[in-house]
Amino acid sequence: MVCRSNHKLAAKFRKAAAQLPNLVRAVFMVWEATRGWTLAWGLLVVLQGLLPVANVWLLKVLVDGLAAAVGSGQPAPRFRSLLLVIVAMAAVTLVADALRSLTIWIRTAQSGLFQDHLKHLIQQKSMELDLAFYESAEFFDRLYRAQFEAGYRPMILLENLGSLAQNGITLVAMAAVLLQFGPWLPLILIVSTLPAFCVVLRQNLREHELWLRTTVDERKSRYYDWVMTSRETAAELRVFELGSHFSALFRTLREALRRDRLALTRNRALADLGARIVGLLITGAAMAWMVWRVLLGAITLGDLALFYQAFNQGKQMMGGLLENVGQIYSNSLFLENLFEFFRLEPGIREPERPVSAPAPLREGIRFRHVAFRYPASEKWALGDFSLTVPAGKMVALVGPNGAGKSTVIKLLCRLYDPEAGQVELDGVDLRSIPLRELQDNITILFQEPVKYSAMVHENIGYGELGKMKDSAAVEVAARRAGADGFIERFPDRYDTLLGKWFEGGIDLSAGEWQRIALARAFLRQSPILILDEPTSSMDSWAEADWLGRLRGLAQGRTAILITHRFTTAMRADMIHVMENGGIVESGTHEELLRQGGRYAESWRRQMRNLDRDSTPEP
Ligand SMILES: Nc1ncnc2c1ncn2[C@@H]1O[C@H](COP(=O)(O)OP(=O)(O)OP(=O)(O)O)[C@@H](O)[C@H]1O
Repeated sequence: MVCRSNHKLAAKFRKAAAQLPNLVRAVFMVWEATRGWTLAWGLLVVLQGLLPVANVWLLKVLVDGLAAAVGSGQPAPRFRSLLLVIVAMAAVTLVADALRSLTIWIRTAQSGLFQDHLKHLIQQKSMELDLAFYESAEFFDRLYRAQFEAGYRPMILLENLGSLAQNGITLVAMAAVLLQFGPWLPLILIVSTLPAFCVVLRQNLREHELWLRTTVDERKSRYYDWVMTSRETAAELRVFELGSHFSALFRTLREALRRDRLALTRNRALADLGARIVGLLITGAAMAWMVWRVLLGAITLGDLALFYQAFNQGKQMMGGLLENVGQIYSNSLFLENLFEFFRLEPGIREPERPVSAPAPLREGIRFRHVAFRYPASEKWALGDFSLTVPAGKMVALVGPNGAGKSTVIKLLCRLYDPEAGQVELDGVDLRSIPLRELQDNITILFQEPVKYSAMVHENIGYGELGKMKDSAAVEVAARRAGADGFIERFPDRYDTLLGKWFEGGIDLSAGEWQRIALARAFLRQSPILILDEPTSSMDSWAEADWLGRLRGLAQGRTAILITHRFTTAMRADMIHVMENGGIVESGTHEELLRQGGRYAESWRRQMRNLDRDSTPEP
């Protein structure tokens, strides 16, 4: 039994020791970001560690002086020197208070600086990681842990280290004071606090285990909270009466989380109490022994006061010290999750021997026998896929939902790399071109473009940051995208705030947002243009207007157009029909109609629907 508990304790200590590298790394991180503040704070820690000893020593001088004065029979002449000791004690207390206030100020500055630095690091890492990470719930669990829990831990850790150093300094000084009454007193001090230490270690480990176990549920409850309170879901939630359903899910989850946490806190309180009782018994015994020695005349009353203060404070320090060690341990466990996040490496790698992107494109874009599956998916999104987009031409990809059209452009932008085959620009594999250079060559209008809560000119300017302040270029882009009409009607025209995130923002219809995104695409002058369902949110009038602009946008560029509308696709130089991750038909609009295959069949169906829609109701 003893052997087993020893074994367990040794395992706990081994696990604690394994956290040391995290500790060093965290301290280094804080140091790197806040050198001056950390130095000032370190100095204060040392000073504050020494001050309590000065006060204990002054108390002994006071009590001994008092005893001597009373014993001499002429206490009055000694009053001045005793008064001096009292003034010194007050001064030490005052300095301690001033240092405490100074520490709060320094800590606030240091912690603010570090928090922002850490946020920056987490954001940089998130943006550096490729899209594949954003496909996995595990990544979001890690991100959540890094953002919401582990993120503030390095500062707490430093705080713990500071307290550890401060308590350590005081403790060593107090132990030195106690040594004069016998070498075993400092030893008793240590032994009396050991049970509390074990409690702290065990509880911190359990707390971390609980945290890891409940991250998924915590995230789930945040999600339910978001569903119940966000703008995106507000309308549907009301119409379908989903509020009470999500509210019940949320409450059930929170109740389980609360129950787990409460059980942990109850266990900790009980274990704490046990450890305190043991400590108290040991202290009581030591005190009784010292009182016995005063009665025997072996030590003075001042010695007893000194012992009482030193032992009590020493015990407090020791308790604090061990608590600090426990907290440091706990925080290093949490930090493991932060560093685990920082260790993530993007799967899309920069080329070892970079080759410049061909400019201008002479041959075009080529997919050669490409095969691709999304991360954690068994199904091939593209299988042995080959496609040529000749330079300066516009190629349309059409096909049913899930055929693989958007996947083609994700591979072209190198948001993912294929599992087999290659994608080339003028025969150069995309993987050989520096990522930034490749993406600078591409303008893309996504199926669901981002609606930035920013001003109109910023929303358009995000297409080419360098041109954001060039109002003439922004306005030309808006005009070419057909967005100028509604922008001109806004009171602040191009300085109008869009979106509902911030006060005064104006929301747009889906079609208007799409035109803003289109203007963004017009602003960016890149040789490759990709349009993924550019007219999906437009009515047939707007589409007809926009199609007139399409040629202008694609002029002199190599373009890929993805669309479900054949009236849009027919403008392309070549149309490829995709199905199940491959191309099943190719040709111009007329050629495909003549072939009488899937394209011709779908074209006829779309035309029939258009006729029906435009025939007035009887
Ligand atoms: N992020 C993803 N993770 C796993 N599978 C995906 C992911 N995105 C797409 N797929 C799958 O890959 C296949 C191709 O999808 P893709 O989005 O390329 O189709 P699409 O032709 O663009 O469809 P749509 O016309 O509906 O936009 C589909 O079977 C789809 O379910």
